[in-house]
Amino acid sequence: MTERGRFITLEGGEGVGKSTNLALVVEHLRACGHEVVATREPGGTPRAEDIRRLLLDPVEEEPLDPDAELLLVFAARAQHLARVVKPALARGAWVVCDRFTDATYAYQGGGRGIDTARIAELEAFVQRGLEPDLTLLLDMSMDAAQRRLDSRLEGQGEARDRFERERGDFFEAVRRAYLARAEAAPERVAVIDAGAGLDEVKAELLARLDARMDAWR
Ligand SMILES: Nc1ncnc2c1ncn2[C@@H]1O[C@H](COP(=O)(O)OP(=O)(O)O)[C@@H](O)[C@H]1O
Ligand SMILES: Cc1cn([C@H]2C[C@H](O)[C@@H](COP(=O)(O)OP(=O)(O)O)O2)c(=O)[nH]c1=O
Repeated sequence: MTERGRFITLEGGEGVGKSTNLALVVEHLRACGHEVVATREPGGTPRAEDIRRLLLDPVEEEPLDPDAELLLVFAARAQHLARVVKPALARGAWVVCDRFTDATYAYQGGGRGIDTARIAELEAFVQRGLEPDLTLLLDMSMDAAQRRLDSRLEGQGEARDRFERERGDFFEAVRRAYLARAEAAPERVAVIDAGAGLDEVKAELLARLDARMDAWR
């Protein structure tokens, strides 16, 4: 029987460098000889990407109800797990995902104030025990992350999505919720100081990844 692949997630607030570092993790795992599937949430399949658009589109005439937002996040996740993540893990591929359920605890739990027990119920229903083998949490002060994000958005002439329009206290709550998740599961979540320069962040990320890969051997 093929050995199940590993499931690695990258987490953190807006502008902490997830996309930049995801590429590095993927490259490293491929160099180690693994088949790697790089994906993201919300999204990762055509239909789940449709749901992502519903979540990110700032339609001002009709605010999205927080419960509807939570259910859409998990609807996209169910589709992504069924079509991409589970088949990949079953054939022995490693899956590297830009955000997963820790983001739901952080954004819908911390940011929107939804009771974590309700999130946990949906998590159990949709994931049936599947959780990441390793989560790399990029953590930095929200002010500094906001500055990085501003320069990226300006550079690319991009408009802010529905989450990027939130205020500072929302992002502080997101950060606290992420750190609480890491504290509750230190064996799964590695917290990385994302406020350092890119070379330092990369070195720490790879060191944490290699340490975990050694432990899996
Ligand atoms: N450690 C770092 N130091 C300085 N700038 C960084 C660092 N990591 C990423 N950046 C820059 O910050 C911006 C946001 O990074 P990005 O990877 O798009 O973040 P995210 O995917 O978390 O929103 C990009 O312009 C990127 O080049
Ligand atoms: C996976 C997930 C993402 N989100 C939000 C966080 C992000 O603002 C948004 C899109 O994710 P992403 O594209 O990763 O954000 P960015 O690259 O701008 O940092 O979706 C949730 O609110 N809940 C979730 O469960």
